[in-house]
Amino acid sequence: MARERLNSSNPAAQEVPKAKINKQSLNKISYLLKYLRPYRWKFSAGIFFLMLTSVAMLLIPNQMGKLIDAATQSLEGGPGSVDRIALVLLGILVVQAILSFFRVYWFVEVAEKSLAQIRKDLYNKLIRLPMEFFNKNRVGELSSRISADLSQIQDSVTTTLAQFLRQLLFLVGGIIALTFVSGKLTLMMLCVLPLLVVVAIVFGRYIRKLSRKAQDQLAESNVVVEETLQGISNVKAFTNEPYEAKRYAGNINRVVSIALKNAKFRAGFISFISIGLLGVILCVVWFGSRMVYSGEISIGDLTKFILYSMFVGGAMGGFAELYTQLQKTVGASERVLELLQEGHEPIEVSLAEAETAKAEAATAGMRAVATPAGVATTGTGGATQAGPVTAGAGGEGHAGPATYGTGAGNPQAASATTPQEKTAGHQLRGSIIFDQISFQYPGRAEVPVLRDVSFEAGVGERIALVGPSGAGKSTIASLVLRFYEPSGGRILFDNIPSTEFSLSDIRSQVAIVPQDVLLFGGSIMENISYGKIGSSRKEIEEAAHRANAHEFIMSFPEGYDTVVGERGVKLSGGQRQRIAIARALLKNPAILILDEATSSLDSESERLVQEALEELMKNRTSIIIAHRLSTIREADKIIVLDKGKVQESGRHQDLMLTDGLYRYLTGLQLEA
Ligand SMILES: Nc1ncnc2c1ncn2[C@@H]1O[C@H](COP(=O)(O)OP(=O)(O)OP(=O)(O)O)[C@@H](O)[C@H]1O
Repeated sequence: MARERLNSSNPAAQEVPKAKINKQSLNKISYLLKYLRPYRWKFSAGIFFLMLTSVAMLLIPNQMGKLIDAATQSLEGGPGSVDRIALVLLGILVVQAILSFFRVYWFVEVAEKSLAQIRKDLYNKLIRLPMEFFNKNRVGELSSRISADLSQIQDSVTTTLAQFLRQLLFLVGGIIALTFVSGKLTLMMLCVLPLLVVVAIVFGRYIRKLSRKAQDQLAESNVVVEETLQGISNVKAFTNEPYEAKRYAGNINRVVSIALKNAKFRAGFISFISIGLLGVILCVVWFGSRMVYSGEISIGDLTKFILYSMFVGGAMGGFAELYTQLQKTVGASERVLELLQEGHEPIEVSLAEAETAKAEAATAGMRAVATPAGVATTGTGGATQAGPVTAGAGGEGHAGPATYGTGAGNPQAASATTPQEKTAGHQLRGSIIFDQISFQYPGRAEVPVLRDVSFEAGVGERIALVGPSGAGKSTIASLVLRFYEPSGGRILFDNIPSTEFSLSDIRSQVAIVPQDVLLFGGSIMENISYGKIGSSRKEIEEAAHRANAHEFIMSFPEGYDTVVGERGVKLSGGQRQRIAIARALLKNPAILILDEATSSLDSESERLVQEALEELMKNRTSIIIAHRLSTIREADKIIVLDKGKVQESGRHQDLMLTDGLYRYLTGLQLEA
């Protein structure tokens, strides 16, 4: 059945899997109904209007029958009664149209607003999920899954539910009306029609399955085209054109054979429909005509009967598709709920909130008091659900399930609040101690990544981490940022165990300049101010100056307002690095993590980046993940890692004196 799309949902990019509808699943999704609560009156009014319009529709065949009877039997009223009935019919149509307008508008309004809130909550949840979640789930898949699931839910609120109720009314009302017209005819029709509808549904499903198979096969053949064209040089170099041509032909032949099988069933289906369903109607008309002939019913009654039969038949046929849609909606809702209930990191739900808190604290002469773990985001009924991270809009007085995800399953969220309250407002000086840290990623618990790693970084020191690929350098950076908690040992900031700080308090004082700088699709100005949301143009320009970025930014016609990323100017690696450095300068962190880019820049660009980095590292503790050992000769301490263990540590000169891994790696790089 072609389903109308009334809302802003995208055509589901992905087929939404079905789920069983049972008490348990319905119980679960009733949670989502909370999102409808603020609009319950409009929604109820919509349902009421839907019922009224359905009843109005059911009245139409009755009036049509009356109209025909009035015309054929020249009732007492003469032509006047015909006009009167026609007027009533017109009245029904007008009322029906007005009610439908409000019904459709309200349903769409309720769906758009409640779905907007689900989207905001889901997004707020997603950005606060622990890193482990993103290791387990592919981001691309996740976002298309969510968009398909939300579209499915939105369609259900606007369309499926309405159709389901309307069909139900048509079925019940239609059968009652049929019985009133003629019990005998109704009985005859009901003996055959349901059977035919069931056969048609089963037939239809089988055909759909075959079409899907043909589509899959076609998609497979497209993969062959894609693969070969992308790797065309390989195909040519191996003179494998005949092989590829044969592979493609095989695929296409399979598509044709499935499509032909499908065509056989489709043709059979169409014959069945014309013989079966139209046959029933024909029989009813024939039998009915005989009843008219014998005076048992009037022509008007027969017309009514045929029209009501169409209502009933249509409703029966539609239920199967509607049921499938409801199953999909249940599945979609379950998945959305699962996400909403995932345990998350105890970070403020909206930046607006966090910023206000910080500003208030700053004016009070102290740093923002960190929200106690697990409390900031939970609230009791939406007080903290200020909407999107960027604005705090929403403002619908949403009473949605702000109580979700109290951090269950997330050890960070469950930790005690008192020590964090004590450290709240602590301005880090920047000393870091790794005390016998061992760690394995939660997703690969059997593989130790760090073993007994201990080192110290004094305030303002430069610590370089070196070692072969996979040694655990980036993992150490992740632990400093508390993306994960160590499985053994302690990390101390300013001699205070890391767990005594809130996540936001640590992360707001640590900056990272990554290898691959990700710029958002906004302006350069916005990209730099990401380091400190709300900073002034002057601050941003100053940071850009210090990061050696001002000059190249001003070389663009639109200067700081130049849009970067896919739809804007494409920046070089060195330019991106300098933007990231400006961002970090603006943040002014106590601790800096520098993941040195592996790909080398040209010497001028390298000089500019290096200068900017020197500026950035001034007066703060820096942890440098070094790939090119020549850049870290001046480091206060070099930690040499191998297979998750500290092999040696010291200054460059000392390490070069011993015949260890560092000297070996340096030698290798010099040779290269
Ligand atoms: N998210 C993850 N889940 C599971 N294992 C991981 C994850 N990230 C890294 N690892 C593993 O942890 C080990 C250390 O990785 P890490 O990225 O810290 O190494 P590295 O020294 O930074 O390497 P490189 O110089 O290549 O970046 C590797 O064996 C890696 O496969």
